[in-house]
Amino acid sequence: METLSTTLPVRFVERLQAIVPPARLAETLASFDRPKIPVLRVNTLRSSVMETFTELQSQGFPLDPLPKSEYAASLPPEWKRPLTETAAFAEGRIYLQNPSSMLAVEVLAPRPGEEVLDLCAAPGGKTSLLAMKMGNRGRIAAVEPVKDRFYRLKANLTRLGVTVARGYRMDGRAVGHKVPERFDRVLVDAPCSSESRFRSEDPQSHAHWHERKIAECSRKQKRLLLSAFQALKPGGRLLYCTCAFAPEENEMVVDALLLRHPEAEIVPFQLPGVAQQPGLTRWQGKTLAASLKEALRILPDRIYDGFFLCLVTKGRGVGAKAGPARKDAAAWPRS
Ligand SMILES: C[S@@+](CC[C@H](N)C(=O)[O-])C[C@H]1O[C@@H](n2cnc3c(N)ncnc32)[C@H](O)[C@@H]1O
Repeated sequence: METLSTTLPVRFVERLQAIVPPARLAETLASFDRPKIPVLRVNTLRSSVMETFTELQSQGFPLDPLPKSEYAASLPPEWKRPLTETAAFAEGRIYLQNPSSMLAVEVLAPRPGEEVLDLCAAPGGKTSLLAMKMGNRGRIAAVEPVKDRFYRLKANLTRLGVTVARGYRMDGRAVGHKVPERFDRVLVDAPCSSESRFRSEDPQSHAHWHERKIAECSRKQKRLLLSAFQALKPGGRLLYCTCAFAPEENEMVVDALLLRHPEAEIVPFQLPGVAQQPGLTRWQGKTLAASLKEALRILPDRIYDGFFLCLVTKGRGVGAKAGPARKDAAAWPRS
């Protein structure tokens, strides 16, 4: 095992060594030791990218447009002056967001006029980017069960000028059977062990990490993904993502869906310009679906959080076992 300066749990590091390709291990481990470079995106529901970049630059923020992004920019690594104190932030013209999160929405690629389900929505970073990509046209059902997070989600959506989303305070696991086959696009940004957010200098960030916790997350994630898949229209697109490295929270969750629903198919996609590895097809002696190599793991660096992304579709006419919609489905948005 490599010598580490970090305070990360030894077992966590051992697992990483089994997950990340050897050539990327040092960079991955270093990513826990260094603060992330701050990244903002312009919210085009409130202003143009050029206008807001120019305004912030005139206020002394040395923005560096993010390669391959039409709306994001980074600041120098050690930049201290907070963007949260600017008028652009208060007026919802910018949102601070890690670019891996932005890529999740880009991969799901919602279109104006579609019906979209965001199953784990708070604080709303991805909901608001979904709305931005949709030009505030269509419908987004944004689900979040945790009370204070639900109100934070609502406040963020208001600040960011999102008019296309409606919040539902409920458990995502109960959504699928209420509104089977309703949505064109579904995002499951699942609650997870948040392993890519661990920081070596902040022992609190990983104080509760344990393999038991991973198993707990995995059980919940499998039920959330089943619910999400049930809510997906045949031919629709579902993106499952987490900021965990644990295969139990990623490939194994999708594998459980594929086993249960033969009509679920992984859709290949490409993300040029980010360090990445294909999804794993084997973990701790267990062989997983070969198609999981079409999932993608973003490997962390100074800018990007580690992320797992898997795009799924529901085969048409295969007869998903969705069942009839319940009576209380009427409360859900209709197109
Ligand atoms: C990774 S965070 C989502 C971040 C959000 N998508 C964003 O981009 O701003 C996961 C969220 O899932 C919520 N959550 C936890 N249990 C849930 C459940 N049973 N159903 C739906 N959401 C749940 C958590 O409270 C948390 O807000």
